[in-house]
Amino acid sequence: MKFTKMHGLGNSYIYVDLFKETLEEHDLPRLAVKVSDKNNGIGSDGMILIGPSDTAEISMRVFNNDGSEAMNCGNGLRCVAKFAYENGYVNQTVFNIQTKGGLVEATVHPNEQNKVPTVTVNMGAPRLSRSAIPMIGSAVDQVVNESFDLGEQEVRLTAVSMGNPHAVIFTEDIQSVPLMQVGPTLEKHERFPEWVNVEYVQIVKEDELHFRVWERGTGITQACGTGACAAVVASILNGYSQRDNEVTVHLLGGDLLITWLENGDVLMNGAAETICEGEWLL
Ligand SMILES: N[C@@H](CCC[C@H](N)C(=O)O)C(=O)O
Repeated sequence: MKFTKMHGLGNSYIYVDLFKETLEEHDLPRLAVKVSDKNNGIGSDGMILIGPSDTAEISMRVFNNDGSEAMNCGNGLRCVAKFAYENGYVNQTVFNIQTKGGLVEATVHPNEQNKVPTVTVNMGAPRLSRSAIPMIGSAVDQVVNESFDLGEQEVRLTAVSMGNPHAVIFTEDIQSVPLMQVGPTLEKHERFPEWVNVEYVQIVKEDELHFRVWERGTGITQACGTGACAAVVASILNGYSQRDNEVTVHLLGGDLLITWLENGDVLMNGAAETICEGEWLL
């Protein structure tokens, strides 16, 4: 199986081109686990399949490195857009990508003045109702700065779905957050029936945030595109940032530029890079 390893700010996936490769559906979770293994495989945060689509120019499916399938992946979308553009699967710079979570519009900004090319993705509108996350709890519909009892400690979280679920916790000091403890506990907490991605966010100023993530199905990663979008939406819901203003999110692997537009859509701009190509012995 030929593969391309790509990353968005260090959030790396093994990309398989289904225009050329044929894989068995029942094998996909197991294959994602195997290729992602850093000791016995290629090493990545998961596997992404790029293929044809009935409703868009191209489609993508995302598997976390535990084999679970995700509805969406922001960093993956930018890499898929770059791959589709550079491999001639699209002949324009603006096109649609079909994901399990719906259609998104991607705009490729080809290499200008030897800079790393970037991609802008319109991630659509966040879903904010408790049932859309989904999260079990009180009758209050939106989960904004809500107290959450974790047994030994209490956290306050804001829940946002960007097609996939996110729990955002604000902190005064991003360097000292207990991500290794709170991440896995919240991820699989019984009040999140589909599990949840967990983000800590520190506000620097209204248009600048620091961000750390524990990804559902993967653990700590260098970056999470949907998580950065959820962080900015949560920041606006909590009154720290403003609609229509571009916010720079500093992730471990680099920066993303996120805007929650007045029309409801969330725009994400950032880099997409190819690491290597190779052949996996099935
Ligand atoms: N890294 C991604 C998100 C990947 C899926 C996530 N772990 C989930 O299960 O929802 C991103 O860049 O958005």
